[in-house]
Amino acid sequence: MALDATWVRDHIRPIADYPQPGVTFRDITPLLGDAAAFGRAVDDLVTGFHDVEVSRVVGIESRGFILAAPVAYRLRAGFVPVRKAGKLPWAVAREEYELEYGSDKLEIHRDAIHPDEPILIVDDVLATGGTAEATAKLVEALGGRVVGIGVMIELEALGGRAKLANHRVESLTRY
Ligand SMILES: O=P(O)(O)OC[C@H]1O[C@H](OP(=O)(O)OP(=O)(O)O)[C@H](O)[C@@H]1O
Ligand SMILES: Nc1ncnc2[nH]cnc12
Repeated sequence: MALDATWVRDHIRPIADYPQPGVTFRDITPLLGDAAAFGRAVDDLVTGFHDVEVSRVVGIESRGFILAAPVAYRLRAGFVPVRKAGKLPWAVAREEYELEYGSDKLEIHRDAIHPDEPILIVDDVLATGGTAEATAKLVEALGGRVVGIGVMIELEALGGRAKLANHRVESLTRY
């Protein structure tokens, strides 16, 4: 965990009590709408994994897609969507997981990853780690090797990193 892109905070809007009381939502839309900041965030995520070979980048629906696709393009890697249950049309593997504000199910196409492929998982926020952990399990269920998990924002108090202790996690900034 070597990245220290604290500049990201200037573009994140904290929203109290959203989507439920007690949660401070970290709104990334100001960053996404700023051409320089969006590009720099993608570049910094790529830099965080400059030393690993990546065959495909897995993005997590929906905010994860926004970052994972340009990271995949920059790495000249493939892009694989992990989606909420019921959205993928082909045969899927499925994982259920807990969120900071609820629970959900994630799915991946069974033929999206080949055995032993090096896979980078990208999302916008790491909170409890449930989403990233479920995604890593899906990748591994298909035989892929998770070489890293890259996020823009890590909410340290929610302990996601501990849940992902067997994985390399890089975050651009931490709250
Ligand atoms: O570490 P965790 O506690 O699992 O939380 C992090 C996840 O929560 C958010 O997704 P959300 O499920 O709200 O979906 P969205 O991207 O469609 O808004 C965020 O984009 C991460 O994927
Ligand atoms: N507090 C939060 N802000 C933005 N996205 C989140 N995903 C999970 N928790 C979140």
